[in-house]
Amino acid sequence: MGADLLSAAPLLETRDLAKSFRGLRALRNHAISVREREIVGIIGPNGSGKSTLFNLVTGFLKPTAGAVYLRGQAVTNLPPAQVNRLGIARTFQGTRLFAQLSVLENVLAAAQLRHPSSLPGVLLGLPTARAARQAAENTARELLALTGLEHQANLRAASLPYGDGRRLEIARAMATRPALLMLDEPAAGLNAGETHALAQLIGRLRDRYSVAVIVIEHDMDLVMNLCERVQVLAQGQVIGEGTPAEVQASVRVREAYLGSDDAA
Ligand SMILES: Nc1ncnc2c1ncn2[C@@H]1O[C@H](COP(=O)(O)OP(=O)(O)OP(=O)(O)O)[C@@H](O)[C@H]1O
Repeated sequence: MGADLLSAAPLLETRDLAKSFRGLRALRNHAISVREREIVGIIGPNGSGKSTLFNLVTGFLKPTAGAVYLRGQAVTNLPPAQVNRLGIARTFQGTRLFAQLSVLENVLAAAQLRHPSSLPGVLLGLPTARAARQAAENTARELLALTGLEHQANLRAASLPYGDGRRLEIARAMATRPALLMLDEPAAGLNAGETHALAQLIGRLRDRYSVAVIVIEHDMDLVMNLCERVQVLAQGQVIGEGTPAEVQASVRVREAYLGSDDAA
């Protein structure tokens, strides 16, 4: 019975989640339920609480109230590394790569979190350590191929063009083999062609790894083409949720967001 209840639980759920910064209510009464393999968009004007929501779910911020559940298990207040180990990976608005490491090493470092090998094992050349290292490298190389970065594997991350760096961030997040990938404005700074390719990449990752994706995005074409469901925030509150078509048709959403300059 307990196991049935757990397996019926959504992949991610927030309940009554809230965060205030010295009296400023950045997020309140937040609730969302995301299924396995679902691609969900979070949209809203600047300052509406989108990044705060990501920081709360991934452990970078502690909520003022409310709870976050992953497959029915409370992950509220856990540190980011533990949330990641339990299956949630994220990217940030700006790139946060290891600039001096190679492209492959960036992804490998993340993959090794998933396939850890003890230092004594590595130093002694134990077979288990070699197997873990090999598994991590296989994961890393597969992700570089999927993200179209295999030919840049040995370049320093710092030398990558901007768009490639953004894809490397995604490869690195995926290397921890999450059940949920959270992308914070992945199309920011990309041109139309790169944005189109990004949407295809996110779809491929979902198909290949059965990962669910939550994406914060201002690029409406990306949101409308990619997302199966969209939640709209304004001033820290959910003001709409539905299919992209439903959200686009909502008068309340249009007034709060789509008609504003932010949607341009
Ligand atoms: N660490 C912080 N300390 C104080 N205030 C903060 C902090 N982080 C966010 N805020 C405030 O909380 C509100 C929500 O910010 P948040 O970054 O979540 O919005 P957003 O929807 O992600 O905006 P954007 O689209 O500009 O990234 C804003 O008023 C912001 O100034």
